[in-house]
Amino acid sequence: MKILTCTQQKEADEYTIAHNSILSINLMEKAATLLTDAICKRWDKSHRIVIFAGPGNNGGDAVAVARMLHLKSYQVEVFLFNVTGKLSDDCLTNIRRLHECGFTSYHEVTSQFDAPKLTAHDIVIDGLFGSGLNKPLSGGFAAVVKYINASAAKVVSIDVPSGLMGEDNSYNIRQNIVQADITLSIGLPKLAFLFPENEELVGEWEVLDIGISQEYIENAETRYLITEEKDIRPLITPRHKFAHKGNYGHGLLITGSYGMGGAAVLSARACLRSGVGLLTIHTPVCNHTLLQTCVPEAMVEDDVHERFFAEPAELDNYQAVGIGCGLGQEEITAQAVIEQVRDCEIPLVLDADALNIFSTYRNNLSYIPKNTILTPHIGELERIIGRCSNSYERISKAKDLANSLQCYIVLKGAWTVVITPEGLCHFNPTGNPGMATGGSGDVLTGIITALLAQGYSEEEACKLGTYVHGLAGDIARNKVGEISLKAGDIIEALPEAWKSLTKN
Ligand SMILES: NC(=O)C1=CN([C@@H]2O[C@H](COP(=O)(O)OP(=O)(O)OC[C@H]3O[C@@H](n4cnc5c(N)ncnc54)[C@H](OP(=O)(O)O)[C@@H]3O)[C@@H](O)[C@H]2O)[C@@H](O)CC1
Ligand SMILES: Nc1ncnc2c1ncn2[C@@H]1O[C@H](COP(=O)(O)OP(=O)(O)O)[C@@H](O)[C@H]1O
Ligand SMILES: [K+]
Repeated sequence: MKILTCTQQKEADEYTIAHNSILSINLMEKAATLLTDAICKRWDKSHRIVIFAGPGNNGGDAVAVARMLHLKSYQVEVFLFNVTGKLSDDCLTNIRRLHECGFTSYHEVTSQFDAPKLTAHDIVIDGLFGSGLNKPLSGGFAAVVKYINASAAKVVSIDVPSGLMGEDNSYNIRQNIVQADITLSIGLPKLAFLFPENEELVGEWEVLDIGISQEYIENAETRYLITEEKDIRPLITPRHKFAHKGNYGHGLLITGSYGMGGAAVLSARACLRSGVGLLTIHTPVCNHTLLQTCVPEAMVEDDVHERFFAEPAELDNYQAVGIGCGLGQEEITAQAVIEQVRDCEIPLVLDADALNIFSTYRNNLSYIPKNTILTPHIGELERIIGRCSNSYERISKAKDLANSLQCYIVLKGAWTVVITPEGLCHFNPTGNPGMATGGSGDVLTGIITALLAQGYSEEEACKLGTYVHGLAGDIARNKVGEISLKAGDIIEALPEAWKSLTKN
């Protein structure tokens, strides 16, 4: 699913009106009908609905919703802010329609706003500003936002929380943005919804499909996409009847150190559950027995060192290598990692300590071969690119890094984003907060390494790997709940995740 900018969303509305023989006012009526349904589904008529409408089409939506709720016998009150004396045509039409159905609780605010007292039982509909916001809110509008945020009422924002820009909020004023409990987004989701710092502004969100022109969406250029199951399923190659293990690659995981043998176990088990033909684990001597016992399907190659990775492995016999889980950052390990990476000519995944080592030895970043997959969480990424003050800045800098190294970056978290060397950002929708627990990332490295070994391209391995990892996490959550979920549960759920993605 594409994510469009607010400017494109406006163009999409105009294109739909021009090419799909629908009048602008009727598109708004469609939006208002869906908004009303979503509100009625959640709240019954015992709640007073207080609607704040702005001067543009976001306000037009809100006034249309007021009429529909009124006709359903909800108790509705409308405050329309008309401080410049300039209302959009569709907003004016909806004000007229509201009056025509005998509605009387309508207040037009031109200068002085006598704010109603809001209670916890009231529902506020925020239709002040949507995708037409062109600068941060200030003055009277900022005061209205602060008053809404200070109230105990539940807040439903139409399209976007008023004051929030759809993409970049680096220069926005946070206190002057509505804090919604629910955002009902019209058409497509906005990029800003996927950023952790906006969670308390956007609340729970839902997209309402008003029938925006598919033709426009298909042709619209965007760097931001949300991966869907329908994008993932066709990527999976079915196994042939006469297949043998040699067809599915030999993967190598360079993982584990003294005290972190568990990372090796987790990544190896996940790798084996994701279809790799053969797996070898290169690990310090101290982990030999652990791995032979816990992961009997894998071969174990001992490093020369008792406790740490110290000498690069020979890569001739492998189709992919994953380096970094639980390696530690001893000096001897750092040198071995850098040498291993520099000389690597097969598909490569770098995770955890391998990334930390490159952030310490930054001059060696250029040794990372083209097309390598880097799988940092925010902390690991910022050790490389520097501290960022918001997600938009972080993603922009990560795109620059992916471009300069010609690598793939899998920036992990809720809405893990796969960034390609060309700067496309694929957001992954699966996964849940139960996965915020030690070892979850090791599982992902194992999965991606398995996919690379099987011959999936880097982009496919990143998208498919993050999707199935999150899906397994969601299946595990259904079984054990978010609080009890541990990394091993994600591995145990991998068979069901893979099965669900391959069944007809
Ligand atoms: N038929 C359709 O097209 C459909 C549209 N839809 C709905 O329309 C919404 C977009 O409507 P929109 O384009 O009219 O923009 P909107 O967000 O209402 O704001 C524009 C107004 O705000 C003003 N303004 C801006 N920034 C400001 C600021 N900081 N402080 C103060 N004022 C500020 C700006 O004034 P200006 O700066 O232009 O003088 C202008 O008056 C979209 O989110 C969706 O809800 C859906 O119903 C689907 C069908
Ligand atoms: N709130 C969340 N929602 C979805 N996925 C999450 C969430 N928190 C963590 N995850 C996933 O769990 C994994 C955690 O990885 P990481 O932080 O590297 O853990 P570790 O280093 O302990 O293995 C990532 O794949 C991340 O996307
Ligand atoms: K709004």
